[in-house]
Amino acid sequence: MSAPSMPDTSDRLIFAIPKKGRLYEKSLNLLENIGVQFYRKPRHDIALVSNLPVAIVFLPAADIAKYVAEGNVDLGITGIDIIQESQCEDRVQQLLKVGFGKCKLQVQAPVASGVSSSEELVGKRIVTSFPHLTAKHFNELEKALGKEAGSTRIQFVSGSVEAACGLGLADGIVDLVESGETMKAAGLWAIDTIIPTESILIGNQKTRFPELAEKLRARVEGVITAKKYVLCQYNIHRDSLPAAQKVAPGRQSPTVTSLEQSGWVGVSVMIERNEVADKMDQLKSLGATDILILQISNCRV
Ligand SMILES: Nc1ncnc2c1ncn2[C@@H]1O[C@H](COP(=O)(O)OP(=O)(O)OP(=O)(O)O)[C@@H](O)[C@H]1O
Ligand SMILES: O=P(O)(O)OC[C@H]1O[C@H](OP(=O)(O)OP(=O)(O)O)[C@H](O)[C@@H]1O
Ligand SMILES: [Mg+2]
Repeated sequence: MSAPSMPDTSDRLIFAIPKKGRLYEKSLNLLENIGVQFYRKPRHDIALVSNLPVAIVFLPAADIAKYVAEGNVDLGITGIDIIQESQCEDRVQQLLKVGFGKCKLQVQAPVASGVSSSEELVGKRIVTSFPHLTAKHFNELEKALGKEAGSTRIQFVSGSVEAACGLGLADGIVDLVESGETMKAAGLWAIDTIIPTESILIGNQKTRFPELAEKLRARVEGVITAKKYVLCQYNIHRDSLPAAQKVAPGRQSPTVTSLEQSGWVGVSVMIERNEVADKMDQLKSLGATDILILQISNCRV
């Protein structure tokens, strides 16, 4: 019986997505929406895409920036926090925010300690999964406060960071906060924000497949834009068109077609989903009629 071998990825663009955690399902969903089809065998961390020369690799989110910066991984989805923690900002192409993974990297302290600023933790013990960003933050404070403040001791743990104060390992932590529920449940409060973060599509500057990488980037952009915008159609008297265009200028410009009824035009324009109600009110007050909102399931922009 021959030994199982790694699939041959030599002629394929390699696209890394988080193998677990908060970004896993959302990344899979994004791949499905950009028409990337694959079957992942149980326990396998590489899957060959059936309809494109692409291989999907499943990696810990925290390692993806490194693989894209230094390895032969061509595209990846990870957090801005990871890119900065891995010090890869200048070594990966930051292509596109993908619309999920929004949270903040914050300094937290036990509510009961009364500590309410990062400065009060200088010279104390901090536990984190982000030792580089944490050291940078506290080094700056140490410089500002002078030698007598002492040097801050930073220890790495790989998860459940919020437990560190309660278990006597830390005086404060640096961890991600989204809803704040985890922090609250551990008796902590946020006393400082180091960075806001969200998930991003990153690219390898030395990719062997620049055209395919651009095609996939454009597909991702299309899916994100489709989620962000709706298509608004309305009829309006030509005299009111300039005012209506100011209200809804569109991504590039509206598409205007003549109507049978003299002096009237039909307008088709993309507007941001979260502005729909307001824009409809304004168009109506300018005399627009038959204002319709249509969902965009996908697009190329
Ligand atoms: N609560 C959250 N809300 C939004 N985005 C988050 C949250 N926690 C983490 N992230 C984002 O997801 C990235 C990966 O973190 P995540 O915790 O999902 O991975 P993991 O630690 O490998 O998985 P797990 O925690 O399940 O072991 C983070 O670097 C950050 O960008
Ligand atoms: O503000 P919230 O909405 O509660 O989210 C924040 C929590 O999410 C992440 O933890 P995760 O679920 O990844 O577990 P982990 O700590 O084991 O990584 C993060 O490390 C925080 O603990
Ligand atoms: Mg986690």
